[in-house]
Amino acid sequence: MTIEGGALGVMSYMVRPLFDEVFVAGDAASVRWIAFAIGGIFVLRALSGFGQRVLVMSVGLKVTTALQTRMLDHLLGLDARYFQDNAPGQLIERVRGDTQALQATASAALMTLGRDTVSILSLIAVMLWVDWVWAALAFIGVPVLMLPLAGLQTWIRGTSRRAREAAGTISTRLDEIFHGIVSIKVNRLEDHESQRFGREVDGFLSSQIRAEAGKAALPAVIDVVAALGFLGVLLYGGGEILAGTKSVGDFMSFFTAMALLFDPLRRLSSVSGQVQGAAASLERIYAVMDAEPEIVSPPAPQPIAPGEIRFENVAFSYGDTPILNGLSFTAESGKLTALVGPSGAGKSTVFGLLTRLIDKQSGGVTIGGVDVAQASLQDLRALFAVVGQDAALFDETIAENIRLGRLDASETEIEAAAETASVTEFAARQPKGLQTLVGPRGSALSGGQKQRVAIARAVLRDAPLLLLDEPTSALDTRSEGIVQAALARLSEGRTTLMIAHRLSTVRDADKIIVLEEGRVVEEGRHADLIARGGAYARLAAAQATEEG
Ligand SMILES: Nc1ncnc2c1ncn2[C@@H]1O[C@H](COP(=O)(O)OP(=O)(O)OP(=O)(O)O)[C@@H](O)[C@H]1O
Repeated sequence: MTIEGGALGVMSYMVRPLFDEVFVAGDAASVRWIAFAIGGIFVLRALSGFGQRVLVMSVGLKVTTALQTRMLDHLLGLDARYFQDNAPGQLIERVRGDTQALQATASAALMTLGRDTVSILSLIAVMLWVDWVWAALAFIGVPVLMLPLAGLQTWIRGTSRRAREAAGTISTRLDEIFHGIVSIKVNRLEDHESQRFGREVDGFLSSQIRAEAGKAALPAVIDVVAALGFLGVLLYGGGEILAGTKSVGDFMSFFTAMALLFDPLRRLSSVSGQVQGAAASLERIYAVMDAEPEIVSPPAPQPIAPGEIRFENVAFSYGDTPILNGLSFTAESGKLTALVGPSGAGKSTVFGLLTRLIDKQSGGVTIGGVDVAQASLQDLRALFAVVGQDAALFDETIAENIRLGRLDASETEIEAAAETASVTEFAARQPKGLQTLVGPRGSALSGGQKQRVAIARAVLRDAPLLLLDEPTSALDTRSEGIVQAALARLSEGRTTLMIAHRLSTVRDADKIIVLEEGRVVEEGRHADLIARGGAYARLAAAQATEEG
């Protein structure tokens, strides 16, 4: 950096002997050493510049990727709620876009700051050494343009912040479009989505162009400073040379230093613009890193063991909207308990409270007599295997997806789980068997196949408490039969809580709990509830009409 920056100072310094001793005095012998010296300085500058760039870029890249990993680690520890409040695209843009913006600026700043500061100092030294009055004249425009420079910095930070937010909106939209591609096609929404995307891109464009214009204005301001400086020096210094008080060499040396000076100054000003843009990104990164989870393990966790699940007078609301209103029920150990009720009654909320994805406002949620809030999150969640409506498959092989149930499982255990969950039945028809790729989000598998992989995962997990959230709701009769049989094998002997829409799936449950508006309105076995002729019987009758 010092070599690179200092080279310009040395170069402009050498202009003076070149003119005064060589060209004006006619000393031909000096031409060669000056020519080689100048050439040598540039080669040295090239080598040191290359080394510096590689070093700065690789350090920048390492820091950025380390920051991305830290951000993800931090995000993984945040509450599930955080991911509902912050769209995936916004978060992706913060983890990737903002860290990259930061890196680009940090690298540019590191390279420019060191090198150009040394250049500027050495060049100013030459200018002062030649004539301090000329030097003062060269900077005549600086005070006038301080205010516009400061204003521009604020403008760049504001527009950059808006551009980053708009970039997040674009990423979110893309994420939604690609995940929702089937319904977009079926509903012929291609044009609608394309136009909506176009409008969002326009929003991004206008903010980004403003930010870039602000950044471009900074070096332009420096050019105005340069213009005023050159004007002053030429008018004043030119007169002195004509009068013979200064030599042509003095003037050329000063003029070279001044001409060279404004280039690094322009670069520094443009880096300061980029720094403002990066400051907007830094604020967004800090916003993620400053977010703290509310749902955490207690300071002195109690051991928790599988047992009876009990809700006692539990109240829960999302903001001001009450969801559960004094919910009380018991799911006995080793038995199958079904939760039924109309959509929005709060059935999934029960699962969220049990696994502490959300926390109750009042009442008690206990497992084997221990409040879930008293156990460590690790211990608590280790008790459960969950099979939900969404099988949550990853773009890996079937076997790898099953392995997510227990990462240290052997191939034999994976194969056994696949057998129990009837995965082998369809995997065997594929040339690669369990090594078949499932596609993004399991898109290469049917609904029933995805569910069976999710069940195999739960089998492998072998957790004592089983939470099933309508795993058969989207399946046809044949698939439903296979999945039901797999579920029956899975839930045997385990405390199972199952949410069901289709009452046909819960006929054999040991207990059925009917929820309405966040309260238990009825509970019992299927036959008893039908005989009672209450809420359950009405639900069953309504379904019979729908299906019939
Ligand atoms: N993240 C959330 N923010 C705000 N409200 C929510 C959120 N999640 C769920 N709700 C609301 O909570 C209520 C209960 O939802 P829940 O998912 O527990 O119902 P459910 O009985 O499982 O319904 P379904 O049978 O349709 O799945 C619903 O009215 C829903 O709108």
